[in-house]
Amino acid sequence: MAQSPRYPDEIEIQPVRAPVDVEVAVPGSKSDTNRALPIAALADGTSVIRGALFSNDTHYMAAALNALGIHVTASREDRTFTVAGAGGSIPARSASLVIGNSGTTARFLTALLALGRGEYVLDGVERMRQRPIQPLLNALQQLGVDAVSIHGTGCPPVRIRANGLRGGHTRLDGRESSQFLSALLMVGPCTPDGLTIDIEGDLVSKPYVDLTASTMAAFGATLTNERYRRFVVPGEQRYRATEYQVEPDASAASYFFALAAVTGGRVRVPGLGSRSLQGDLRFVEVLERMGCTVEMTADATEVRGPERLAGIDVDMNAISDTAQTLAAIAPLASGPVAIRNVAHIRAKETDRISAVVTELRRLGVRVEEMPDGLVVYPSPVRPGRVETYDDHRMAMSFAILGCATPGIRIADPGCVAKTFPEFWDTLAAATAGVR
Ligand SMILES: O=C(O)C1=C[C@@H](OP(=O)(O)O)[C@@H](O)[C@H](O)C1
Ligand SMILES: C=C(OP(=O)(O)O)C(=O)O
Repeated sequence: MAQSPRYPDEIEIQPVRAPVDVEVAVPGSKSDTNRALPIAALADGTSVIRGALFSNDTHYMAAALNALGIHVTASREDRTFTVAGAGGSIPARSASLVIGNSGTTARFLTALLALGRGEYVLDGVERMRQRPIQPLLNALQQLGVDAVSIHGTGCPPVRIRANGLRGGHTRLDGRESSQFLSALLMVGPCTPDGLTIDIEGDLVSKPYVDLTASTMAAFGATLTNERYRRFVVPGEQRYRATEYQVEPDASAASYFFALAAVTGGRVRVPGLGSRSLQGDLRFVEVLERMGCTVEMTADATEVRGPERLAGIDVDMNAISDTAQTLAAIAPLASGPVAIRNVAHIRAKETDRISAVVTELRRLGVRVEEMPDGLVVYPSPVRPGRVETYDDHRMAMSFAILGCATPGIRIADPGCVAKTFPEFWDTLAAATAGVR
């Protein structure tokens, strides 16, 4: 799907003249929407998914399910998807699925297709052809599925010749992505024998697995998690159709919490609070350690920025989609900001460590690159154009830096359409009174 044509080649960010003091509504969670859709597709009966994200990533998921013969209807104005579940089977006997650069769609559907009977191909954009999927294919092969990387690259395109999935025991390498595990967990209830999955290596991005278990539970399926080393999903469970409410997206909220942090202002995000299972909400704890004041109720979170942010040394393995949010505002801190244990973000929309380092250096910032992270030193930030590498999080993160320092221009602003098509309007509204 093309990015929004109404965006120019670049956007210049106007710095704010005073601290922001706003409530910001962010769109539905990508992770929640892209779990609820395939689970609803496997349920008995018709589910309604409310508060859903409408963006490129969820479009690819919904369109692919439709191509598989599962009826998904979308009402963008109501932010609702209605899904006629196929009761654990895949109606289509063949399909060629287009998944853009949506990691969740690629990984979740690869496992889901193993439940089918027929031959399926799944392919994405150039960058998706560089993003790993072999650990998931290996795990499926151990379960007897003919699932291969067509060009032998360990990446899409993927071909699955499926003849139903009995279940059983498999091993999965957890070091590159948690999405492989989430993908297997979601199909487990629909197998006759269930799944026992032993994790090899340290599992990254663990909170996303808890989110998977919670969405599965909302549709009536259970699993056990043995210290993130072994997962057991009983077979012959039926997902029950349900009315499912998607939470606001915690990763999207991180940009506005960072806006409060860099302007010394206040941002409140409703709908996201201590009840949330989204790991990225813990980004506010990082900001708290840097001097922000955080107030969290059961369903709202408020961040107040300090006079000046302090430096920090932080392991962001569990919340790595917010690593760029932190890296982009890091030059404004009074001490070094070290972000560690995020080697896996080199395999996302772009090599995110390398991209952040390159773009911060372009703005005159002193940065050290490490194999698994970076250290940003307090630096004056000079005006310049920030390249975004077709990575929505590059654009959104550096836009927040641009709210605090003059002359930041963001290349290809339309790339935000992957998860937050309304980002620029939301940012304009949040800063309207103080430009
Ligand atoms: O399961 C999910 O919804 C996601 C898991 C994370 O990926 P990894 O597990 O590959 O780190 C995250 O970066 C991605 O945006 C969404
Ligand atoms: C890594 C991301 O997405 P995905 O892996 O789902 O493509 C992201 O949204 O930052």
